[in-house]
Amino acid sequence: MEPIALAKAPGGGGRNLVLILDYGSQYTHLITRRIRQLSVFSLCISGTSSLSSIAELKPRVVILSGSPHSVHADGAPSFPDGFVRYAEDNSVYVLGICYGMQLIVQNLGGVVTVGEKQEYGKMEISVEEECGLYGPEALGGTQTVWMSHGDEVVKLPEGFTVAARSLQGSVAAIENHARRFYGLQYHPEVTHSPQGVETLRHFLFDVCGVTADWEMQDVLEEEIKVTKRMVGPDEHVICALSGGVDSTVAATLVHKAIGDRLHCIFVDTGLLRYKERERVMSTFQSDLHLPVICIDASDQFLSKLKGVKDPECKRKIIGREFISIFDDFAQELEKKLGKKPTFLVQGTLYPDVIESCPPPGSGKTHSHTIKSHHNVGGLPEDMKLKLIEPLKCLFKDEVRKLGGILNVPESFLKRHPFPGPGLAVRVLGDVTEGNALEILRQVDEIFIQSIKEAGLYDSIWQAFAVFLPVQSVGVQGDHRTHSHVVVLRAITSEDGMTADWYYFDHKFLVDVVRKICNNVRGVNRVCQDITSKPPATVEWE
Ligand SMILES: Nc1ncnc2c1ncn2[C@@H]1O[C@H](COP(=O)(O)OP(=O)(O)OP(=O)(O)O)[C@@H](O)[C@H]1O
Ligand SMILES: O=c1[nH]c(=O)c2[nH+]cn([C@@H]3O[C@H](COP(=O)(O)O)[C@@H](O)[C@H]3O)c2[nH]1
Ligand SMILES: NC(=O)CC[C@H](N)C(=O)O
Ligand SMILES: [Mg+2]
Repeated sequence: MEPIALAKAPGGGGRNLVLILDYGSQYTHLITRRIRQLSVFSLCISGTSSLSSIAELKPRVVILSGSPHSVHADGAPSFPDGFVRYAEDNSVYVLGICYGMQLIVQNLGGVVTVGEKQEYGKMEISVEEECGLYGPEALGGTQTVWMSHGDEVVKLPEGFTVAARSLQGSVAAIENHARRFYGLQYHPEVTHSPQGVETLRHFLFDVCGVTADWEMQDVLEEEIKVTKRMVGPDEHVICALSGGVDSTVAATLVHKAIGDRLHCIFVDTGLLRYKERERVMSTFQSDLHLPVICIDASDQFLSKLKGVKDPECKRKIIGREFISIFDDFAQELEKKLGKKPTFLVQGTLYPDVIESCPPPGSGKTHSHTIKSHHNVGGLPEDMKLKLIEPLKCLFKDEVRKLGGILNVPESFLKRHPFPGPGLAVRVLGDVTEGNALEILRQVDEIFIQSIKEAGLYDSIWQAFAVFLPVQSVGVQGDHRTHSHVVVLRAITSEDGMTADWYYFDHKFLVDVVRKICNNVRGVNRVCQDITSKPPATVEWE
């Protein structure tokens, strides 16, 4: 992770930054989200970051996350040497969550052992009559929390007191006000801890004295300033526009900063959906008023993909072709402007950054080792264009809010995500075989239009169809058919990192399957994908 680049983030550094040190818990990014929802700027970096990179960010509060590791195991990750001294010398407040609390206890002279019983799931805790970690309304009461641990604290370090216990008697929360160290054995960040957000709110505002000053308007102003500073007064910038939320918001923001020195390019890869090129270009012109050039590169993409079946090979080919088109575009512009563009705008989001930098030994895999997302990590090392990524610190819902402030039309902001490799990751195997792409376009269009007509589009995070390179036997109009199988996939999600499948009612499914089989030649069987992520991913390749 890049603490230095992120320190320049809007609101980054100083009085109100809450810095999360990530030890690999599956919930770490939720802590960041909950704190941002309280209008406080929060960043997450690797739990094993150096002391200097932590200090450079000047956090007011440091939260140590949970972890799949045990503090007893060899090589278990921990904060850097000198961290406790640094925190005390600089009046930094430290909150350990689960593993983070166990780290505090072990490092400050207490004892953590392997518990006789593990505690997983919902538990009741009782809050002490007097303690600082909880607000007045919680004192002396009980609350339901979400536990997920096997180790337990059996002896507190000197100067610490118990702030809450589980009903079985184990330590659920600790504090040492004088030294500004606190710990929660449970996870306040998950919705199964109903008072968790209130506990975080009380801790941040009433205990640590943080103020709620992180607003999207400030992010916008800061990012415009940063972009102006980065791009010299006569330099030109390219932006690859897909018609999706991220690149549209990024382009609108950069256009506000540098005006018509921004040159947008939309690539028809031949892998787009039904009438997508016409629809995207006409909404760009009518609603966005951004200068956009459309390049038809469908032959180039499809000829390179001919005969290629392996999903990773397909993705790599597509990533390479995109960059070669951007390079050609830069050269074309040089002829016209007498100056080569020096920057490329990308709509990279914060989850891309988080997923690209897992803490060592966390067991998390780099997202592009699962699949190579064409815009992250897939960029050539010798790339000449410098990157501008104004959304690098934001989650998708935050980008949608920012787009709202920039008056980006709802039609863009509410669009479901569509991956850069397009239908190539939805036609399994060779995309050029038969008329797979055409069949998929028709099925996808019927599915999406039916979702829109049923008023379900905004409740679904992403929906699409998949073409399988298998044929099954059917009977249509008394004829035997041997035709293709297609799959419908619709998911709910917060940020695409995890997902659940969407439950359609019976009538919707009956209607949509009938429409597909009656209207799309070459399809006689429709399935629905009801797998969550994990274990599946959203796209099929
Ligand atoms: N057809 C395309 N033409 C030009 N650039 C593209 C195209 N498809 C993708 N890109 C580039 O790749 C980046 C990543 O694509 P991605 O799909 O993650 O983001 P998006 O399209 O902006 O938003 P969304 O996730 O909502 O679809 C885009 O921000 C854009 O810069
Ligand atoms: O621009 C993109 N380039 C890609 O290569 C890519 N692969 C997946 N996706 C989108 O990312 C989200 C998560 O998808 P997966 O669970 O399939 O990884 C989903 O929203 C996917 O549509 C991509 N977007
Ligand atoms: N969720 C956690 O942080 C768990 C910490 C540690 N692995 C335990 O089982 O106690
Ligand atoms: Mg997209």
